[in-house]
Amino acid sequence: MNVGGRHYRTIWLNDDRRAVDIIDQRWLPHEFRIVTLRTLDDVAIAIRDMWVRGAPLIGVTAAYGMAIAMTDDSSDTALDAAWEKLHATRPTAINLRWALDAMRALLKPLPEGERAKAAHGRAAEIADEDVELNRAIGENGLEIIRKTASGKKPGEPVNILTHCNAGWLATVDYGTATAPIYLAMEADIPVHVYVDETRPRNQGAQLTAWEMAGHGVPHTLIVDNAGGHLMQHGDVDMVIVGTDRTTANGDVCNKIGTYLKALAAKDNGVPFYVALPSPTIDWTVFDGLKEIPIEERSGDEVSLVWGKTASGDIAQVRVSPDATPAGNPAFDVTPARLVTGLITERGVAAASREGLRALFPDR
Ligand SMILES: CSC[C@H]1O[C@H](OP(=O)(O)O)[C@H](O)[C@@H]1O
Repeated sequence: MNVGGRHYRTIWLNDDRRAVDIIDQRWLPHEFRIVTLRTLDDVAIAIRDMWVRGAPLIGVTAAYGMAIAMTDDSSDTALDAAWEKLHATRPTAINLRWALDAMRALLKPLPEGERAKAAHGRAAEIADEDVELNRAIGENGLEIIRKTASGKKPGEPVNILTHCNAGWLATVDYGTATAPIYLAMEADIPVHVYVDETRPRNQGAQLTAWEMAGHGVPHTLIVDNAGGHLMQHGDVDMVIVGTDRTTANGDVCNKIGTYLKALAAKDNGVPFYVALPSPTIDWTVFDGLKEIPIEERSGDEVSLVWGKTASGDIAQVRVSPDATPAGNPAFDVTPARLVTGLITERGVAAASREGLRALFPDR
């Protein structure tokens, strides 16, 4: 995506052809910081501490982590140790394990001397594939927006609510939930986006709002609890969110609060779509509520908030009493029955085993 007139992906190979550069998303929207990840530890920390985040981007970053590890030590021991270290960073997004398994399946049979080059090549392919998958998701989601627009008065925008950040900052480019929005802008279809702030890390307020502003998409930041009210008053035409892991029968695991949006959408007859590339589907899981591990992050993310002070400094402040403990489940599971459709690179599937099998008969 364009930042200040220059096109950026969220991750790219450093000039030394072995490290990777990333946008350190912790400082957005106030500072645009690029950092270089030179070691396996750098990559693990960047994923664990959410310098980079978003299921597809986590997977791509981990793939590059394996490549960097092989450049340092391409032994079987090092390969397995890198897989374990990276896999331990965050438990919920399936793209992480998908990418790590794809890398290890490629590298294990290779002679050690060939692994570093092959690993960087495959990591670059996974990054490029992500861009293409997201563009295709955008094309398929665009048709839904176009159909909705046809039912509106001329010039009246399609009002879309999104939760968290499933934008280009959550992927290599385009995003998943935002891809249809960006393509609608390119097609001159009027859209307006309600951006859930998305407590506690505020990915909506800090990242999605920054993306929307940078791309000229009309948008309104709202508190997480306003979505149901807006739907009750007919202010939302559809919801489009991303996902970190979707089961083989269409249950959707996504940022905490997604389930409540889906309940409100169901109660108000608002279509609830989930945009996802197929590496986000966990074909081995059929009951999301029982089987998907939900990451429990530090309560400090709830009690402490980052922002910019009046004097322009980036600072953290405490919003609760010092002694108050805070719980912080980072994701929840939306049952398939609440999902209108799954927007994939191959088309829009019903949120069911049959729906997904129709698009992915090979799975
Ligand atoms: C396109 S996946 C984006 C997905 O990832 C986010 O989680 P996090 O910011 O904690 O990595 C959120 O669930 C988004 O929907």
